[in-house]
Amino acid sequence: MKTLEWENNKLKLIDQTKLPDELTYVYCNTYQDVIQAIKNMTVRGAPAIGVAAAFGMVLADKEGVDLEIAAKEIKASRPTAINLFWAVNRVLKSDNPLTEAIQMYNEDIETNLNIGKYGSEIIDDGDTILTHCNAGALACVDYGTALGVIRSAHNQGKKIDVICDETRPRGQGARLSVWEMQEENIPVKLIPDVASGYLMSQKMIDKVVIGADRIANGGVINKIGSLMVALAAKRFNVPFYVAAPLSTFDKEANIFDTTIEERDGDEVRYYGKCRICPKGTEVINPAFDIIPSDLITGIITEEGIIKPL
Ligand SMILES: CSC[C@H]1O[C@H](OP(=O)(O)O)[C@H](O)[C@@H]1O
Repeated sequence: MKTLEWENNKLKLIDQTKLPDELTYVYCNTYQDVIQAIKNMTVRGAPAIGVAAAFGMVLADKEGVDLEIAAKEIKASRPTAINLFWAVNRVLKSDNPLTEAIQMYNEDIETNLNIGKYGSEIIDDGDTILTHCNAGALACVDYGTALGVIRSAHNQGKKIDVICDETRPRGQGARLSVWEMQEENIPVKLIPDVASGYLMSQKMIDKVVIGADRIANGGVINKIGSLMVALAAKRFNVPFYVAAPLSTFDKEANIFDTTIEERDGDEVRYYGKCRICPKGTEVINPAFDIIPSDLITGIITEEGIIKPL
């Protein structure tokens, strides 16, 4: 199951807004279709957004759109995950957008398998692993980063239990990570976001492994709520790992200078179609938070496990 595929000169995406109830696909015929799919989170997850954006540039090229203009519009679709900018710039610099996009597609799978290989070395038989949001195959072309580590450990025969928190407000943990684990018969339980600290206080979590959207000097940006998990892990001495490809690193920048995406307040006002607060309630809805380096045990990359920047 690939999260995205280039098929008959179209970009075919799993519609992640419909999971876990329906496995359906969206076909992007234009680069504007790709921009919409990134904005509305039909496709989401830093590596998946990057490769989708690369194929968006391919569609723009086929439409005869000036690639500098297309690049600017695609980069504006979501401001935080660095893979989006890295991928668009790679296509801009290439001689052949389609060849470059296909190369990134294949690289992502290889990268995730290597992240899984190195990451599984820190997973012990019998571990209970907490993960936040979805850094799985659905956040990438396939296999996943944080869930790739879990897949590799499972495939090596290690007996592991996975705990996914729901990851309000978009529910990537409940809707996507639980689905991925169940699809592969990896033992998984779902908890409310607010329960992770308690489970750690009760020694019910052996390690935390999450993904990342941007890594730079000072720390890591990941889905909102990651900081709370990291603080609880520090307090209860639970090893806290980030799994991410080197394309997520921005070595030139300070992590605290990054734009944190603010999303529509209705994502918080509603749970599905049910409004959970008085009409017109004001909302603050940052989509990511920043985990300072001192809370991170190690960063698992395709070249090995490194210390935070
Ligand atoms: C493997 S990167 C996945 C990363 O992206 C997610 O954000 P979103 O679902 O809003 O795209 C989340 O931060 C994951 O850790």
